[in-house]
Amino acid sequence: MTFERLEEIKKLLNEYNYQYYVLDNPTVSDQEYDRLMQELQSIEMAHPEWITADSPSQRVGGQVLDSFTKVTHQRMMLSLGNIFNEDELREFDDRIRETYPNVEYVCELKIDGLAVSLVYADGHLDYGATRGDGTVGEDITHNVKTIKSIPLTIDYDGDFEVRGEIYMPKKSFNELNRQREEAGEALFANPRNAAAGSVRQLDSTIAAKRGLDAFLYMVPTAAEVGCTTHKEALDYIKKLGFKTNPMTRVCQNIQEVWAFILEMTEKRQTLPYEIDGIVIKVNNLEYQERLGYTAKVPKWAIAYKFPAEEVVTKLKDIIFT
Ligand SMILES: NC(=O)c1c(N)nc(OC2CCCC2)nc1O[C@@H]1CCC[C@@H]1O
Repeated sequence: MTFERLEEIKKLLNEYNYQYYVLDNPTVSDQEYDRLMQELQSIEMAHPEWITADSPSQRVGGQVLDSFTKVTHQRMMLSLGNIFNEDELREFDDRIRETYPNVEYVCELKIDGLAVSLVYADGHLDYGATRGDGTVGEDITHNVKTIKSIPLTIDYDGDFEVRGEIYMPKKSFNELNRQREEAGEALFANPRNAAAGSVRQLDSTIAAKRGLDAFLYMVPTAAEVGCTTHKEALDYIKKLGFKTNPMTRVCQNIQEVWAFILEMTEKRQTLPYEIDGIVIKVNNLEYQERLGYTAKVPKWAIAYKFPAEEVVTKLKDIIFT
């Protein structure tokens, strides 16, 4: 009876997590969620041998490491070349269209967070790692598990890697700095620094309280799982239960890309998270493969960066770590 009840509660809580944190569409009250979590934790307290790595109770942290171990990425985690205006955007398009006259693009918001690689083995989260220098990153699995929109299990046998950006929503950032100001601690300068500082905590209980989130935007083995375009890869991971950004748009030509850039420049301040540009990617995966890379950046993707904002600093905003 109790073991079955434990399995039933885990299924319920993982489903509620998915609805609340991935779909942003909760179907139960916080009270009902908390009641179930309490029941789960009391059963696990009575039967610690029944605790599994994918139990929702693992989301609250509690693991304290004494140092970070290193992880070597199976495929390099690339960065992006930057462009800053419409002319440079046209040059990017001209260069690609020489080879692929019918190229279409996928435009994504450039989330201002830190890149993460999530590796699953037989449907369970095996580890999460920072980008590091692109080849070797830090194992931050204990903190990744506290990000409730990141699934601890997926319906996929074998090895599977997905990459994205961990970020701190503006609401979490403002609340964190309010608490730090009250405690007389140094403030974080921006959500990106706060997110980086949070995932670098050795004590995952701290990360669990930072209100971190993540958008996933890259499947290194997309072609191997039958996708022919980047958009299909994004739809594929969404079906697996990953959180992808809803503003992503397929553009048939560079005029549509520029229209998207202008539209997002307008909407930027209204978003619940910070972005520092727009990432434009060739949609066709075969074209990506053929266009290849330079030293560390793809030739098939570019980041349009917004002009630096008028930085109006109040005294307190410049007191930061
Ligand atoms: N920050 C982002 O929102 C973002 C994105 N939407 N898409 C990519 O695509 C990767 C895939 C190949 C090269 C870059 N990268 C992003 O951020 C990169 C990761 C590392 C440096 C940039 O922040």
